[in-house]
Amino acid sequence: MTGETNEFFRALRMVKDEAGIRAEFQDLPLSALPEGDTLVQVQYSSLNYKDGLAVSGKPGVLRGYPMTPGIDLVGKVISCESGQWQPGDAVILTGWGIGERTDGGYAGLARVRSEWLVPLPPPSTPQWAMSVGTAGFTAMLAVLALEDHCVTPDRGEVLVTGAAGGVGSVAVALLAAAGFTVTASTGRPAEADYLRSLGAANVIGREDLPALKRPLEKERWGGVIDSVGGATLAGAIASTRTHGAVAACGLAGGSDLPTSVFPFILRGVMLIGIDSVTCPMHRRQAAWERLARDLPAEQLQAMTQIHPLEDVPALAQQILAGQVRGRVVIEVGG
Ligand SMILES: C=CC(=O)SCCNC(=O)CCNC(=O)[C@H](O)C(C)(C)COP(=O)(O)OP(=O)(O)OC[C@H]1O[C@@H](n2cnc3c(N)ncnc32)[C@H](O)[C@@H]1OP(=O)(O)O
Repeated sequence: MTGETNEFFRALRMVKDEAGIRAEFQDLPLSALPEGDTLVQVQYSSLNYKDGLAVSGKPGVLRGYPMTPGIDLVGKVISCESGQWQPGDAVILTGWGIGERTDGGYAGLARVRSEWLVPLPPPSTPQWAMSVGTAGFTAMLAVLALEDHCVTPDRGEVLVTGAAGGVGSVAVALLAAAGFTVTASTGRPAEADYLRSLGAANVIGREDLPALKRPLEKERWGGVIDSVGGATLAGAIASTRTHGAVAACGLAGGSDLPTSVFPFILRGVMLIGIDSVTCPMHRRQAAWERLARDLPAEQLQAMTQIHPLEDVPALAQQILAGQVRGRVVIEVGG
């Protein structure tokens, strides 16, 4: 790839016209790329719940059309006008609005801003980076947030909701590796053995979570990582132990939060918001380095499946239906 304008690259594009919104595979010229100072040859992307929403044409993720979805990518720098990166550098990009406000990772080429990129931490591989992806990066930020708020293994069980999903699976593996007693809550009882293999000490069904009947439930969790939101998050807050912390990362079950102030003012429970999209650079690099050091490679491999770009439209339906376990790597350029 020389960067000349007569070259074409393959992309999965979301298009909108009078017939509606749909996904199309297209061969695009370099001139179709958005503005940015750095051209990257994309090797892999990944599939997150948010990508499922975007590729299925659901409202709220893509801010314009046509657009290339894919909120994650890893690849090699082809050229960088700012001088921050050299041709051949291996870089990771998650968040910052790619696959939402500007073109994302489901294409052979991406033009992005140099300050969004993180170096691939050695000795990791590009495939490893996308096995982690936004979901795993979000899980790492949630674990760091609990640690920052003094949640330590001696403070008792840590609850992970949506545990068989991407964020949940990585959170279970990271917490177990750090010595926590993890209770994994899932809507898929058939995944109990899988969750135990990642290190969960207990696996409970979604329906077995403490019901939100009163503002304060029996104290149980030293900490919580929640991808579900809604009544699940409210119930988790109400059953968190005094001075415990809850990291809220998602809304797979709802965006409402039917809670009261009692857990906060009577138990000092801390509710921490996790936003991986705009996470500052020093925190990003620290999180990626920690993932490279502490996320057990065997568990990451066990939770990851690899698919070609062509499979993304079908996989998008599956992730929205709660049928995707763990993480999905998407082969873009190999
Ligand atoms: C991937 C993370 C992000 O995108 S972070 C980016 C910034 N944050 C956001 O944009 C928030 C919006 N994103 C989300 O809400 C994400 O969906 C997520 C953070 C909640 C999870 O993303 P992930 O890629 O891990 O999704 P999965 O589909 O792999 O897992 C979801 C998990 O939740 C269960 N679930 C689905 N629907 C419901 C429901 N109605 N009630 C309860 N639980 C639900 C789903 O089945 C998975 O867990 P399981 O163990 O199967 O119960």
